[in-house]
Amino acid sequence: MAGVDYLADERNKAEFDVDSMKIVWAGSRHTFEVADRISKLVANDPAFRKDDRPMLPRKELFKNTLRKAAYAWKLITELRLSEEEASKLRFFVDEPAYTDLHWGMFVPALKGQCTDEQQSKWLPLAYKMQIIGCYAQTELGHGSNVQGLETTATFDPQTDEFVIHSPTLTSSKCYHTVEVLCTWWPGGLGKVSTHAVVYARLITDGKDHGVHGFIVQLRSMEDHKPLPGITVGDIGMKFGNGAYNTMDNGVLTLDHVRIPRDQMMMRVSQVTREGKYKQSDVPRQLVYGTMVYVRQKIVADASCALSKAVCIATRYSAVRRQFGSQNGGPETQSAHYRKSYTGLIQVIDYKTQQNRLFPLLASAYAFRFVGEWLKWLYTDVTQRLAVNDFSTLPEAHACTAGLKSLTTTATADGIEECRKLCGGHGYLCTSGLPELFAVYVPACTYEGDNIVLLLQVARFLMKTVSQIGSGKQPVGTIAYMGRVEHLLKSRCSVQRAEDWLNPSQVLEAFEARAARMSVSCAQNLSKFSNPEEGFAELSADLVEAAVAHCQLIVVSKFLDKLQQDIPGKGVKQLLQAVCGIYYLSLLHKHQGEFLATSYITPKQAALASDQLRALYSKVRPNAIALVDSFNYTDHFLGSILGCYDGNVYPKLYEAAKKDPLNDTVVPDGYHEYLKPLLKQQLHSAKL
Ligand SMILES: CCCCCCCCCCCCCCCCCCCCCCC/C=C/C(=O)SCCNC(=O)CCNC(=O)[C@H](O)C(C)(C)COP(=O)(O)OP(=O)(O)OC[C@H]1O[C@@H](n2cnc3c(N)ncnc32)[C@H](O)[C@@H]1OP(=O)(O)O
Ligand SMILES: Cc1cc2nc3c(=O)[nH]c(=O)nc-3n(C[C@H](O)[C@H](O)[C@H](O)COP(=O)(O)OP(=O)(O)OC[C@H]3O[C@@H](n4cnc5c(N)ncnc54)[C@H](O)[C@@H]3O)c2cc1C
Repeated sequence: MAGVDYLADERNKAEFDVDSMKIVWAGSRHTFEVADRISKLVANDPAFRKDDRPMLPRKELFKNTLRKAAYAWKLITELRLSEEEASKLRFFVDEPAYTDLHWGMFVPALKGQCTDEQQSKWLPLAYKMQIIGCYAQTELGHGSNVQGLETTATFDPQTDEFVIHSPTLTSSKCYHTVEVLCTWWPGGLGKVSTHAVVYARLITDGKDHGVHGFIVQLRSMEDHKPLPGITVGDIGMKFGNGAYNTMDNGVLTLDHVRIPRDQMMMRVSQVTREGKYKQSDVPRQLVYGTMVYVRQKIVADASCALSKAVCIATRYSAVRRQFGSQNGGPETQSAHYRKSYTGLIQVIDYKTQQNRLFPLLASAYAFRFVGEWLKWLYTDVTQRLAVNDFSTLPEAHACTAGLKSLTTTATADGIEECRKLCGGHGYLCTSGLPELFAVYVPACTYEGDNIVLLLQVARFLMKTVSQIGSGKQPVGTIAYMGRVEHLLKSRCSVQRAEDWLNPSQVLEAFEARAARMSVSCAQNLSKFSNPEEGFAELSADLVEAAVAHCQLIVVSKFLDKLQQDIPGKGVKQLLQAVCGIYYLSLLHKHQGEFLATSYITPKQAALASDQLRALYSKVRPNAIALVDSFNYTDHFLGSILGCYDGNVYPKLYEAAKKDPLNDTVVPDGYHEYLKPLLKQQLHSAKL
């Protein structure tokens, strides 16, 4: 049966040009070509095999990751891959490793927070991987509350050094009941990193200046042993088999570790030889700059993880058949399936399946486009910062924090929904979905807990509302607040289901809902004499207002994308339908908020649902082509259920045969534990 494409009929139904859609998904023809080439390079190289991951014991799993990373680095240098190609290589290798933290956080922290002089010393070493770094911020007792970190960096003017120290119960600064308040979680710290960017409270002359970043060498460059005063190790197994256990998340205690003064990262503030603390003209918040960078990356990554799950669930939903008549099937079925599954219904044709699957497919596209936009926003703010224009930093922080929260929550939930959409087989490791979920779900926590980040967005929104009428015109993603009077009064004008396809109508609906929710929170807040108390009391409502604002951003960026010239037969039309599914499914899910704020009527909500169903029918024949447009190799998908040719069942059978438990017909342990048991039963039965 080799070579048969069981999804060929599905592919033939497509009403748009898949090759053009692949370019839209990739972002440009160039990006598509790079991704296509590198994905094949990885897929065809047995060194990057990953199907054994869920079965490997931790030590072997980790060593394997070290091997892959070293091999990847060899390829990168030998093939002289560009930065873009190297990061695609990392993406398609699809395995979390210490290199993520080195390139994704350590290097960006050096770039963003070091002076030019410091960069010229550290960056060349980091670029050549002659040192390997991690980002050591979170402590056992403090993650979200960065200002609460307790590790100290005390300047010693005698030696021109900082003394870095993790507090213990004996420390007067320790407010906790655990014995050691160490650094806890940093990826790459446990077993690999030679250096870390450590965040600690800066103390000069007895004065606490708050949290600052320091470059600390952890391990000897000779034998990799921890340096004096440093205790370091792995924090232990994490959720899932394989999954994030390829990463050595670490624990670190620093016992009066001395570093030279020039290893404080001094772009934002400096300590002079005399021990004087000085602040540059740049805002203090730049100390948090690395997090803004990574949050932006995480948003781009969400569409990748969600699209992977959706590709698996969509292909499998077209392969899987349940119920239906036994007397003849639709003409569109392939010869193979006509023979073996005559008349059975593909589960993708169940409206309930479409109602769960298609909004996720639409979200994958929506997150792709908002990720592209966020990258642009990040580049823009970086260019402004370089010329000391800090005006857009608060918006960049709110957008990266809010969209990180929105997209990772939806993606983690979406992956789990895809597992359920695949029925029982989705629970098998060979479906790829359990590992994908286990690797992905901590994204809801790392780089800022998703609720904590939404509260940051809410603060930004409340600040914006409080400034309405002050003459300060809101701009960018918050510009709609400048039309708040209109948005509070206006009413939806939809009369027929098709009116919900009108972009300006849709935009106004999402703007009105977001503005009304924010204004309502602000009004309730104003009833409290203590604003912080009010903020805490109303935080659940504030989080909902923040979500409404973030959903508006995603919808508006998708609509903006559709304003562009999009070449390729039928591509734009399909994307319009996909976009419609995205916003109408949100409208349906959050109907209560749209109705409660009185922008829409129950009749208009019902018309939105009618239009949503019509769009499901439009997308259904294109579903397989829409997931083919992601251009994922079978290696990258790592899923039998999602394989390109749809030949699921023989592959499942073959994979089961290869499970180590099936190495022997009679299991190990039979003689020790089963035979005596069975014998005993036989004996007692005889009695
Ligand atoms: C085997 C394969 C091998 C392949 C090999 C190939 C090799 C080469 C390949 C190269 C490819 C590279 C690939 C790179 C991949 C990159 C991927 C990245 C990987 C990501 C992994 C992530 C791991 C996780 C890391 C972490 O989790 S790090 C720790 C993160 N911690 C947090 O996020 C903590 C959350 N808390 C906070 O952010 C803050 O404390 C807070 C926002 C909650 C603060 O709240 P608070 O109100 O207390 O604030 P402050 O008083 O401190 O400040 C108030 C004002 O400051 C503003 N503010 C806050 N934050 C920011 C900010 N970030 N920016 C700007 N402004 C900010 C507030 O808004 C306040 O402003 P106001 O005063 O005007 O109101
Ligand atoms: C896989 C993984 C990798 C990581 N890698 C790194 C790394 O490389 N470097 C690093 O420094 N750190 C790393 N971290 C740590 C990570 O950044 C923190 O775990 C994260 O910031 C959340 O902080 P926390 O653990 O203190 O959660 P907590 O803040 O303790 O959250 C617990 C609960 O309290 C709630 N909560 C907390 N504060 C508030 C509030 N103000 N209002 C309302 N609710 C609140 C949260 O919503 C959550 O439900 C990693 C974590 C994980 C899971």
